[in-house]
Amino acid sequence: MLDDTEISARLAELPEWRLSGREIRRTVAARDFPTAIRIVNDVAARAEELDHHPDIDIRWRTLHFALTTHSAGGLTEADFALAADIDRIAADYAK
Ligand SMILES: C[C@H](O)[C@H](O)[C@H]1CNC2=NC(N)=NC(=O)C2=N1
Repeated sequence: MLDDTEISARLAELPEWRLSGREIRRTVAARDFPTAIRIVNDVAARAEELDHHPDIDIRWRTLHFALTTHSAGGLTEADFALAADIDRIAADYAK
């Protein structure tokens, strides 16, 4: 599990993400509902590759992602790696 200093350093490189308790969270506003679902599908595929899975709340075209490492009871490198991938996927669909 990462300590507070390590978490702050990684969050500084991921400006879309906010710390909330033992999770990091971000919102993605897709252009429409089908695009939101494509983003979810791409994130799901990446999560399977990494064997690390986000909590996802789908509200029409707005997605809320929350990342934590359940087995560690807090944030680990795996959360920040997946966060960076979610940012790349969201950016691809914003073009
Ligand atoms: C067996 C498998 O590796 C574990 O259940 C994985 C799967 N995906 C996971 N995802 C997340 N976010 N936290 C975990 O602890 C976790 N554990």
